[in-house]
Amino acid sequence: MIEAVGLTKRYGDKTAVYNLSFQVRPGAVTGFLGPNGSGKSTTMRMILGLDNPTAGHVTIGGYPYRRLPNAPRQVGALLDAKAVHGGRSARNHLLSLAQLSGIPARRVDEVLGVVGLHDVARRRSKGFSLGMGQRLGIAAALLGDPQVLLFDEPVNGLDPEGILWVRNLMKALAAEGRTVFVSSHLMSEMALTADHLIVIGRGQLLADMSITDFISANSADFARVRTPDTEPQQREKLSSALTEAGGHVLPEQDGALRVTGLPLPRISDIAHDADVRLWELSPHQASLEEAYMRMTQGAVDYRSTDDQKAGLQQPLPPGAQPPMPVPGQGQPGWYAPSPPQPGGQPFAPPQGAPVPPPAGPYGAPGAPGAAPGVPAPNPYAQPAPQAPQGPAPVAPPPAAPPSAPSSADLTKPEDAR
Ligand SMILES: Nc1ncnc2c1ncn2[C@@H]1O[C@H](COP(=O)(O)OP(=O)(O)OP(=O)(O)O)[C@@H](O)[C@H]1O
Repeated sequence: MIEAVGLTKRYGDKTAVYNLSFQVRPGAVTGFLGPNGSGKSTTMRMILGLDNPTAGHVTIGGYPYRRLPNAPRQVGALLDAKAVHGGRSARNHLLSLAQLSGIPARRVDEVLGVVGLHDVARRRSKGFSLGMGQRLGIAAALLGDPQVLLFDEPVNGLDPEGILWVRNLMKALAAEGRTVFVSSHLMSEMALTADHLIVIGRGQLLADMSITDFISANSADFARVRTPDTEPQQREKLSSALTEAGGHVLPEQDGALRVTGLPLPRISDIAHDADVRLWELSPHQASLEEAYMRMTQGAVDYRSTDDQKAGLQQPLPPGAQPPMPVPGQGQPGWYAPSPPQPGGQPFAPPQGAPVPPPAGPYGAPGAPGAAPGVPAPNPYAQPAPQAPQGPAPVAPPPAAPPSAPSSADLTKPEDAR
């Protein structure tokens, strides 16, 4: 078992992890989630004795990593798949790790087989793809057949077959009674792999609970209701009746209605009373991704803005409407560099487009407004708080709300502190 108590790490003014307490238990896959920069890697480094906590402590099986007898045989970790001597072959890399820990050479060949790298075992790792590097990192973690395993983003760069393999590997390791602690940003994958979740935001604990509890605590269930497509008036009638009964009704893209605030049997009764036929009435629960977005929306440090592409679009004459994007062909009149054509100019404007007047590097007049290809707004995203005052959002029990330190308000973006 991994146990962190009051774990805190400061780098100068930056508090990367604050007062983190949690346990990672054997026999389960525990997912470690948090937005970029929330302190996941820092926490893993402290667990592995690669960084010293500023305050608090973390133990594995009751010992700090550095005092753990024969640590490489007890704990395996993949932190950074690129941390490999590129001039060594995969086999020699593993062999050197094995020799340092008194692990027999035949185990190297075993793990090369387990991760599917036996055919390239004698190739230098600097020629490896991202996914091959991940596999080599996983092989290194498995080398000592450890009871405790930590993986930081193990599926990064893996193809679908590799992702499935990692999922099954994690589950199998946990089923053997091992402690498996794995960070990932791939929510759909985490939903399929993890049994338990630890979620952090800006270095603080946001949730420590089973994946099922996490989803039900952080999601709003809703009902999908569909009336016959051929009779739009039925849909309107039902929508009014549901709203009158206190339900909240939103249209879905496919013509169905998303209803919250009314139980399914009540929706059915209302439809019956209104003499509206139903083609669908189904309960829905949010995905892990939706629940995660809801929980962490106040603890995200790095948010994207819409790309206004200032200075890159052809200015429109006064009163003219922007041209409609053509599916598969992009936006007419668009001056972003097109991919180099064989024998052609690398940055030629689209054929037939008028050549814009020369301008300074940033001087071309831009057409603000939404540009083609800009994704639809994230339905779960909230506007970034201007100056957040309250503590980071905290899930219902058992996660205790951590209090922010007075000297460094962790609820504010780093720059604002
Ligand atoms: N050695 C360091 N010196 C200074 N600041 C650091 C150092 N290591 C991490 N940090 C800072 O600590 C914070 C947490 O970083 P960390 O890498 O632990 O986050 P993370 O959750 O793993 O992020 P990601 O999901 O992007 O990998 C970040 O703001 C990072 O810039």
